[in-house]
Amino acid sequence: MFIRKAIIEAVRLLEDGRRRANNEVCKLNELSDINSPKHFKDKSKKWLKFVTQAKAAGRSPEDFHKMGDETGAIILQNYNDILKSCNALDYHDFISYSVKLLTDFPEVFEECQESWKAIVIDEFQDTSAMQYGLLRILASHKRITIVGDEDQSIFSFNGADVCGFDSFRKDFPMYKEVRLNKNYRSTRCIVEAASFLIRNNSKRCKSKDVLTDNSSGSKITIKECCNEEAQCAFVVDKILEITSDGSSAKCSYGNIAVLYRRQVTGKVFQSAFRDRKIPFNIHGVAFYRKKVVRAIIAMLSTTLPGCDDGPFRRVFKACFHLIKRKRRRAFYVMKEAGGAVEWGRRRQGLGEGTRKKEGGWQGRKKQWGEMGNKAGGVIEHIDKVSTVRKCSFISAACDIFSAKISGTFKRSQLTQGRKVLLTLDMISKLVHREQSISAVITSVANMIPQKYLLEQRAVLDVDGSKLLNEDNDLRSVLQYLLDDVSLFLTTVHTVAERCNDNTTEGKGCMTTIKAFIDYISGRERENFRSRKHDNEDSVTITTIHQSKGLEWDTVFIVKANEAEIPLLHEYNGILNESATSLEEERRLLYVAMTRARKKLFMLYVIMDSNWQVLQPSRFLKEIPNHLLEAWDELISACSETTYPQTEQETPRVSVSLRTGSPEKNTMQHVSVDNLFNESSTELSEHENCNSNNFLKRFSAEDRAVISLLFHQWAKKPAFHDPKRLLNKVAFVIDERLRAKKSTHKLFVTYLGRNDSFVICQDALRDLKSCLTSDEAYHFAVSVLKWEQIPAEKRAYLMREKQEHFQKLRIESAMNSSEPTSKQVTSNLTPVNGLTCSSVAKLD
Ligand SMILES: Nc1ncnc2c1ncn2[C@@H]1O[C@H](COP(=O)(O)OP(=O)(O)OP(=O)(O)O)[C@@H](O)[C@H]1O
Repeated sequence: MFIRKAIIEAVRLLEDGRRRANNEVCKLNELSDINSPKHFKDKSKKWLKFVTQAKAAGRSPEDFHKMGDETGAIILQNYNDILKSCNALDYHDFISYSVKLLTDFPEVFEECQESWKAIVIDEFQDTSAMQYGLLRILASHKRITIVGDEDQSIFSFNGADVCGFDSFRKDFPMYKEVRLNKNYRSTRCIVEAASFLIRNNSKRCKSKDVLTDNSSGSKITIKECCNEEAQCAFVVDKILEITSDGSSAKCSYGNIAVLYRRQVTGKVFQSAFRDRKIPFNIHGVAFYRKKVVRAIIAMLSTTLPGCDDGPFRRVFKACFHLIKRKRRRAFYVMKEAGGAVEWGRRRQGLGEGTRKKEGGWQGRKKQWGEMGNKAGGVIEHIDKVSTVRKCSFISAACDIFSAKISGTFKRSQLTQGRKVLLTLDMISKLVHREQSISAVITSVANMIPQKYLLEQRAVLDVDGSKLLNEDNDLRSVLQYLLDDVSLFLTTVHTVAERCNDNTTEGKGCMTTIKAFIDYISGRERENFRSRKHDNEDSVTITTIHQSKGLEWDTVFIVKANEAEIPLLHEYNGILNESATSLEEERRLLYVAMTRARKKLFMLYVIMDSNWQVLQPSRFLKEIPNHLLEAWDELISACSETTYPQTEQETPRVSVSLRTGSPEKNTMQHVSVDNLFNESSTELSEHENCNSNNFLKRFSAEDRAVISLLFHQWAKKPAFHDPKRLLNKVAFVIDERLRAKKSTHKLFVTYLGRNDSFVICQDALRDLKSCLTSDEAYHFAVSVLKWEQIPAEKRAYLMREKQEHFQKLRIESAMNSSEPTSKQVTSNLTPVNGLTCSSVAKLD
C-alpha cells in the first residue's frame, strides 16, 4: 500500500516539476482533474511495474539516465527519495541492504557462512537479479544446488530474470548439471503438445526435450465457444459428465481445475458452479475473518472479564483506520483546493520560494504521515508505553489519552483516542444493561466507523471456499451475523442457560456474549480445519500464475484468446508485443498445459461479454493437429449444425435514417449496423470499450451510417489493414465535404445492394476529426474482425446478440414500471422517422 502511495507521489512530483518547467498555468476546471487522486492512480500503475522491475534488477536512477530514459530516472529518484524521507525500505531494499551488510561487514558475512553451510534453491527461474546477487555472496563456499525450469519463468513482472541460469553457469564454473528430462506427470499427448508450443521460444536451452514413459492418453480438446456463457456451460456440463458415476474415466471434483489468465474470467465460473452445485475452492477471506466482523467481535470481547490486549488493540486499529481514510479524503480535497489556491497565487505573482516553503513533498509527507501512519503509529506508541510501565494496553491508552497535552500526539489525535475510549465505555455499559445480544450487536455495529461495510453482501465472490459453496446468499454482513446469533440462541445456547445468565449476572448479556464468541471461535477453528479437507474434493478455479507447481487430472484452460493469452496490453493500453513479453506469455500457457495429468481442454470464445469479436490465441496454432481432438471435425460441426442459416432464423432489422431535414425523411436499409448501434447503446450501461466509445460520439442515427461506411470498405481486401481502412473513410469524407452541401448522401454498397444515406456536414466533419484517435483505430479493428468471420457464423452471432438484447429489454421492462430511455426512444421512433421491420437473410 505504502509503495503504491509512494509511486503515486513520485508521478505527481514528476508532473508537477514538468508543469513548472514549462511555466504552464492550468485552467481552474482542469486543476481538479490534474490533481485528482484518480489521475495519479491510473498513471502510477505502469510506473509501479517499472519501479518493481528496476529495483529487482538493481538499477539506479543513474542507469536510466545513462540509457537516455530521463522520465524513468526521475520517477525512480523521486520514489527512492520518498522512501528515504519516510525512513522506509521496500522489499527490494531488504535484499540490496543485505548485500551491502554482507559486503561491508565481514563478521556478518562469516556468521552467515557458518550458519548456512549448504544452500538449496527451488524454483530458481523466479529469482531476480538482485536476489541472485545476494545468493552469490551467501554461496561463496560453493555449496549450492539450484532447481528450476527456465520454461516456467512466469514472474518477470515481479523482477524474475530468466537469465539467472546463465549467470549461475558463469559464476560457478565447476557446476554439475543434471537434466530431469523425464515427465512423470502428464500423458504423452500433453507433454508433446506443451513441448511443441515452448519450442517456439528462442530464449531457451534448445537441447531440452521432455520425454515421458506415460501412455499417450486422450488428445487435447480445443473448443470454440460462441461467448463466455457458452464456454462456462461447456465446462460445467463436462465437469458434471466426468464426475458422474456413469463416466468411463470418472474423476473427482478435486482432480479438476479451471485455469485462466485474468482473475475476471473466473467470476462467471464461480456463479455457474454455485448454481449447478459444483463444489469449488478459491483463495479468499472467510466471513469471520472480515475486518469489519472482527472489529465487532473485538468490541464485544473488550467487555468480557480477563480480556487481553488483542481485542483492545484491534478496536483502536479499526477506529483510527477511519480517521486515516477520512483524513486522506480530506487531504485530497484540500490538495485540490490547494491546487486552485496555487493557481490563484501564480496569477498574483507569488514566488516559487514561497510555494516551496509551504508545500513540496516534505510538507505533503508531513500531512500524509500524520494521516496515513496514525493507526500503526498510535498503536505502536501505546504498546511502547504499556511495555515500559508494565501495564495493559488499555491502561496505557487511558493514561495517554486522558492527558490534556502530549509530547507525542497532537490535540486532534488525543481527541480521537478519547472518543475510542468513550466508545469502549459505552459498549461495556450497554452489555451490562441490555439483555438481548442481538440488540447489543446492532448497537455496536452502529458504532463501527466503516458502517457501510456492514450493508455489503456477506458472501462475496472473494470469500472463502466454504461460504462460496453455499447457495447464493443475499444477506448483508450484519444480517448474517444476527442470523448466526439466532442460530446460536436456538440451537446451542439453551433457554435454561440464558435464564441462568440473567440470574447469576443479575442483568445484561455478558455471559451470552462470551458463549457466543466461544461458539464462533470454535466453529471457525473447525471450519478452517475442515476447509482443507473439503477443498480436496472441490474443483479449483484459479489463475495460471497461481497454478504453478500444482497438478490435476483434468484441466480446462479457458478464454485462450488473443488479448488474453498473450495478454500484451500495458496498463496504459499500449500494445507491448515485444518478443520478450510474447515468450513469457507462451511460457505461461506452457505452465498451464503442464498442470494436466490426463486430460486437457483448451477453450476460446468468439465474442467477449462486450460483444467484441475475439480471435483464438495465436499459441493454439503452434500445437500440431495430430495432438488435437477432432479439430477439423469440431470446426465443421460447429458451422454445419450450430449456425442457423435460414431466413427465419436470422432476422434482420431495417432502419430508416433521418436526413438533414426532418421533412425529407427517406427510408433506407441498414443491416448489421443497427445492431452495432444497439450494442453500443446497451453497452454504455455495462462496460466501456474503445470501439463502442468511438460510435458513442455520434447521434444514434449517424452511428448507423458511420458503422455501415466502415463495414462497406472493410469488406474489400485492399482495406484489410485498420489504418488503410481509416484512410479510405477519411478520403470518402473529404470527397463528400468538397460538395459543400449542408447534408450529404453517402453511397454505400452493402450486402450486394447499393443504398444511399443522408448524413449532415457537421457529422461528417466530426467523424473526420476523430479518425486519428485510438478509439477510431480500435473500431476499425473490430469492424475488420467482424467482417473476417464466415458469413453463416456472423448470422448466428447476430441472432445470439439480438436475443441477448431482447432479453435485456424484456428484463428491464419487467423490473421497472417506468419506461427506460430506450423504451422511450423506441416509442418515439415513428415520430423521428425510424421504423423497424424484419427483412431477409444477412448475406
Ligand atoms: N521418479 C518419479 N517416479 C514417479 N513419479 C514421479 C517421480 N518424480 C516425480 N513424480 C511425479 O511427477 C509429478 C511432478 O513432480 P514434481 O511436482 O516434483 O515436478 P516439478 O518439476 O516440481 O513440476 P512443476 O515444476 O512442473 O510443477 C508428481 O505427481 C510426482 O509425484
